[in-house]
Amino acid sequence: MNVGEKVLLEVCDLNVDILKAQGPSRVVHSLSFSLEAGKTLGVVGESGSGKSMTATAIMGILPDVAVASGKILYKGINLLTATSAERRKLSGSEIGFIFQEPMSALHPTMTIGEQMIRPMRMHLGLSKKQARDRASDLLDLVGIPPTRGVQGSYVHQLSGGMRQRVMIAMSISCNPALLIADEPTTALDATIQKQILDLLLKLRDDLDLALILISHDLGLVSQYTDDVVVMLDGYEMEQGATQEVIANPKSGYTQGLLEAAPRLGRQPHRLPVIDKSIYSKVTI
Ligand SMILES: Nc1ncnc2c1ncn2[C@@H]1O[C@H](COP(=O)(O)OP(=O)(O)OP(=O)(O)O)[C@@H](O)[C@H]1O
Repeated sequence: MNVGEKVLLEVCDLNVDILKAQGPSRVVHSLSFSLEAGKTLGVVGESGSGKSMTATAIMGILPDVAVASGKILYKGINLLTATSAERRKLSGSEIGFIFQEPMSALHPTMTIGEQMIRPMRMHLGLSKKQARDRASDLLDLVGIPPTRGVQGSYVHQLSGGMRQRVMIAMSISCNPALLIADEPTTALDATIQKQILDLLLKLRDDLDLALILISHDLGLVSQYTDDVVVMLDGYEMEQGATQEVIANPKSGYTQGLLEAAPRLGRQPHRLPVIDKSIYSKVTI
C-alpha cells in the first residue's frame, strides 16, 4: 500500500500483550498497515486472530489486561501516546465504531433518541433541539424514516437490522473521518447483511470516510474492500490490494480462507479444514 498524502491512519509495528499472572502473552505481533480517506480496508482472520484487539487498540478501548506498543498514527498524532483529552476528542467523534452486537452496545433503558443526542451535544455542542433534528436526519440517512418513531423506542423493540442501522447512524453522528466496523453483520441474515454493507459503502463514498471492515469472512471482505490484511494468531499472513490478494494469494492460509469463504447469500456445501500449524510464523 502506498503511503501518500491522503493517508489518514498508519499502524506501525503494533504489538498487543495480554498481561497474565505468568507474564505477558502477545496476541498481536508487529502489525503494520495504512489507510487513506475514502478507502476501505478489510482485516480478516478466524476467531482469536487479533482483529478485535487491533480495532480496540485504535479506538483506545483495549481491555484493562491488554497493553499496546508501537505507533498508531491518526492524522499524524500517535494515539498510543496521546493525552487522555486528545483521545477523548478523537474517539467517538473523529473515529467512529460499529460493534458486532448492537444489543449489548446500546443502552437498554434509554430511548434511541436519548442515546443519539448525548454524543452530539458533547462533541458538536448542539442544543437538544438541534441534536434531535440531526438524529432524525441521520436515521433517515441510514434508511429509517422519521415516521417509524424510532427515536422514542428502546433497543429491544427493534429488529436486528434496525439496531445495526441505529448503531451506524450513531457512529457517523459526530462527523467521523474513520469508521471501524467489527463484524457488523455477523448476527444478521444474508439479505440484511448485504443491505447494511451496501449502506456502509454508500456512507463511505458520500461522507469520504475511511472504513475498516473486520470480518472472519474473506469472501465478504473481497466484495467490499480496496485493501486487505489477513491475520492468523496475531500475525499478518499477507496484505495488499484485495483483488490482487484474491487472485494471487501468497499465503496458503489465505487460499484456505478463500476456499472456506461463504459468498453473500450462498453458504459453502462443506467447509474445508485449514491446518493452521503449517503456517507457523517461523516458516514464513
Ligand atoms: N479481555 C481479554 N482478556 C484476555 N485475553 C483476551 C481478551 N480479549 C481477547 N483476548 C485474547 O486475545 C487474542 C485475540 O483476540 P481477538 O478478540 O482480538 O480476536 P478476534 O480475531 O477478534 O476474534 P473474534 O472474531 O472471535 O472476536 C485471543 O487469544 C483472545 O483469547
